[in-house]
Amino acid sequence: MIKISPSILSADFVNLERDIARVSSADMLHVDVMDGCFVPNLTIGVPVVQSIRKCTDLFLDVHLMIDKPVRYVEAFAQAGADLLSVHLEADHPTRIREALRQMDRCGVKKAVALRPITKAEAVLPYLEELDLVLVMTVEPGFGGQAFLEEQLETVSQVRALIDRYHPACRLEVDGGVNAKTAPRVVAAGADTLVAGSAVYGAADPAAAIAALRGE
Ligand SMILES: O=C(CO)[C@@H](O)[C@H](O)COP(=O)(O)O
Ligand SMILES: [Fe+2]
Repeated sequence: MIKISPSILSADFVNLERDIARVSSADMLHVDVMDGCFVPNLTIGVPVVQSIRKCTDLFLDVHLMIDKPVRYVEAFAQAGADLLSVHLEADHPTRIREALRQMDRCGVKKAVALRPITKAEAVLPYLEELDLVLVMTVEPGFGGQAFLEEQLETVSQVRALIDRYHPACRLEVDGGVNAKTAPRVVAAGADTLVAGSAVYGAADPAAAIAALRGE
């Protein structure tokens, strides 16, 4: 079953509660956390996640685009995140492992994320303990960018690794997903789609979510 995770990066932050309510038919809510170092943009921090937690029951899918994410795992977990994604490029492998251990201790679901430059095989040392792998199909940092076609190959490769080593793991694709690209992303093996501009740029976000699910 395809799950849709609307990215609130494309929401109106002045009316965040209203815009979160507009996507209540989604399966989860994607929260893009950026630190101005790992990516050239600053967005949401721990207090905002805390506030979001109070105004929705949606599963909070928190995408950490920050250097050395192990420093903030506990804080985001306590703020109410249900799943945390840490980028494999954001720290040394030993500290990525430590971040995953912290997620275990905090009781949140575990994911690793791949920038477009990172090869699919990079997930292998972690795959068997993951709940989700996130493949970026744009350079992380901003919403509304064009889908990187060449990333379809990485999506297929990660799908093959998941099928072989850990079929229960979900495969999320993030960046430039819309009604045109979604069917190709799903054909390549994704089962979870992040969409910011395609959902919040639509006149009817609920209809956009249904279209992305292929309904
Ligand atoms: O993580 C990111 C960007 O770094 C994404 O989650 C974007 O927010 C997705 O936006 P669209 O490409 O769907 O507009
Ligand atoms: Fe994201």
